[in-house]
Amino acid sequence: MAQLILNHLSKDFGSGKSPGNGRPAVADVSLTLRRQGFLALLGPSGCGKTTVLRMIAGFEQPSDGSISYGERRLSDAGGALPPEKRNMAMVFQSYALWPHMTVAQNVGYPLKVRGISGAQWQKRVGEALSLVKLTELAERRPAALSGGQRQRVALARCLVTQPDVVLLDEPLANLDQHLRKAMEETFRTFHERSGATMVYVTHDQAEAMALATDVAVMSEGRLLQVAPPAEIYARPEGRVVGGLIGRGSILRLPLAENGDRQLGWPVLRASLGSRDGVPVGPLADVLVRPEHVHRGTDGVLMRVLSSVFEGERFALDLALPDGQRLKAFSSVAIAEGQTAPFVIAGGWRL
Ligand SMILES: Nc1ncnc2c1ncn2[C@@H]1O[C@H](COP(=O)(O)OP(=O)(O)OP(=O)(O)O)[C@@H](O)[C@H]1O
Repeated sequence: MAQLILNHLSKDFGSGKSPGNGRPAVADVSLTLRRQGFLALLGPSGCGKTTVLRMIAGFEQPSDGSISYGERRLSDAGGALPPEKRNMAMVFQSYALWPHMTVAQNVGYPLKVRGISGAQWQKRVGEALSLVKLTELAERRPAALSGGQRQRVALARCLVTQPDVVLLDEPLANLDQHLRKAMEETFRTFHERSGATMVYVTHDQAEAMALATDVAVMSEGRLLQVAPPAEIYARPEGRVVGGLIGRGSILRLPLAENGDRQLGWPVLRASLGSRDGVPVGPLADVLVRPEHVHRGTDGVLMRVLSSVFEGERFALDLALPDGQRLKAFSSVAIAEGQTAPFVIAGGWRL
């Protein structure tokens, strides 16, 4: 299994059509996806995710840079291997199933196109259907399936050709929240069993974190950071990534320049205290996760602006003495309007 490599990849649709300020849709994106990795491409609408995916698939040609799979050059500004020669499969949010064909015929269609029939066809369609747990529904037509089942047919159809790379463009966008959770499990199994490298476009960060081996965050055509989920959660780079990944609050705190990025309570307490008087350093952005904020006698007094019961815990919105807002969790109810001492056990300088 080879690695998928994007090397200084850019796409400019031309000045007339480009998004704001004539900037390219994708600008200088470089990354190497580990073998059999599962990359989630995450970012706000219009940041260039789908354009990257379409360039990998071969539907768009880069304006600059290149895409390789192992030793094979797939695209560069000089030319591109056509999509059907890349051994990749793409799954869309619209599923794109043939309505007049049964589930088995839909799944087996790519094999038919490749001239595979008979026992070999039966075997491979059977295996693909079994993987997505659709064996029982093999003879149904798409109209008689639920949204989740249709998406599983689309997955089985892309699996049947044993692609090296599977590209997924918001495949769960049309499903309700409950079904999305169930489908995440299907995607995980699909990834493990198929051995394919997967690239998954989404703007749901929780979905990206739950599924991927690596998360890439894009903004305005640029790649801001790529890292495994736990790493990007603990050590995001900059305000955009810090604000997009997980829940948290970004505080502006006076801190000495060039200090540690991982901040403990003594440093945080000193910088919170210093806001009453003269700041000890320039203001820095500090990300605080709600699970790191808790009640403590040596804490700083904060006011509970709201307390919302979420089932397993309460989500608090706190006000710091200078008015900045901070999210926290609490296992017990705390009355709104109450003032109590809270400790910030850890923060991350963005
Ligand atoms: N064929 C095209 N011609 C001109 N501009 C395009 C074309 N395709 C995309 N764009 C522009 O490029 C930018 C990036 O689009 P893209 O679809 O890649 O974003 P995205 O991150 O996938 O967004 P979304 O999450 O909304 O699907 C957008 O501003 C879009 O308008």
